Amino acid sequence: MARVVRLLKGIAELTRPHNLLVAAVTTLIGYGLVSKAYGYQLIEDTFAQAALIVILVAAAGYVINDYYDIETDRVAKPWRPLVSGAVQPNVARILAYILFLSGIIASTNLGPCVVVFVIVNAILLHEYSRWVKKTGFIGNMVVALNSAATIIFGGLVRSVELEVKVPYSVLLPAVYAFLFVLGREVVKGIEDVEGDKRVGISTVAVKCGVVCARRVAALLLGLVVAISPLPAVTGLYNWLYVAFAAIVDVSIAVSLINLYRASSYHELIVEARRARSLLKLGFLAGGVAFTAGLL
Ligand SMILES: CC(C)=CCC/C(C)=C/CC/C(C)=C/CC/C(C)=C/COC[C@H](O)COP(=O)(O)O
Ligand SMILES: CC(C)=CCC/C(C)=C/CC/C(C)=C/CC/C(C)=C/COP(=O)(O)OP(=O)(O)O
Ligand SMILES: [Mg+2]
Repeated sequence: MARVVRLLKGIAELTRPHNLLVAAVTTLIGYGLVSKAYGYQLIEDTFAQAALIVILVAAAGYVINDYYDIETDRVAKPWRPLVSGAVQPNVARILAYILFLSGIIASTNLGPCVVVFVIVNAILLHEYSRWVKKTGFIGNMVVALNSAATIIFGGLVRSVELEVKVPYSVLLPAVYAFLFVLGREVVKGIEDVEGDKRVGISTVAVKCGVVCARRVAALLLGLVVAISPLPAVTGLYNWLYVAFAAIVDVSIAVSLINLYRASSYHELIVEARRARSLLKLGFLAGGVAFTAGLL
């Protein structure tokens, strides 16, 4: 019984449920934007289907990531379920493919455009973990693209349902998501620099050093803060956007201040670990900003 509980706990941990919640919220960004653009109720039944598809594909992406990362995680993250032995690697791999397939099958009644969109993102996610991640910054951009795709996907599903064109306005939050996730991936590269060096992942931190990576992350995240007021002036978003966008800005500002306060290599790696969690909170606040801001 204890082994079964440990296995189920390990499987749940592999899917990173906290990230899945954020991904569902960001799917609503695009879905809600299309609803509002054409004067419909913000959320209707098809949102649950869109969110389910994103959750299945994202969960598959996280599970297959741990499968391919097992050797690097043995060094940097020994608590991960595959390294600790809670879940066997072949079980994880089969689970990932079941999740990918389930996400694709769940989209088949939404038309060819949606199915192709899901398949492309599923392939991108799988190939990221299999080899693209090793390219470093290109891998970071694939993660950022996949993340921003959740917003476009939500808008696509709602547009197909309403038989309308996807408005260009869904690109606005997608750009913010892309920059924010990309900046955080560079910060993660600082945290993982020792393990990445060992296995030959040429992140910004490995290629040009942790101080240079801090500068690149500051540029990307600083840009998100600089452009964060823009959606409020477009008239599309209300004061709730401003309130939650302020939380995003604070999460980025505090992370960058702490990163720049670090006075040694080791301290910078420790601060990057802290920033990784704080910026994840920023993801959630950002997702809420672009959805509650539509109400
Ligand atoms: C100014 C403002 C309001 C900005 C908001 C920007 C925005 C909408 C951010 C949301 C980002 C997003 C699309 C998140 C959903 C999916 C997700 C959790 C992506 C990141 O996952 C990859 C990451 O490597 C996993 O995190 P971890 O497990 O800690 O490595
Ligand atoms: C749009 C559709 C249909 C699906 C999108 C699928 C989603 C929501 C993807 C978002 C999640 C995402 C971008 C995952 C990227 C791959 C990934 C697991 C990144 C984290 O892995 P590492 O780079 O190894 O870092 P850690 O494992 O240390 O967190
Ligand atoms: Mg990993």
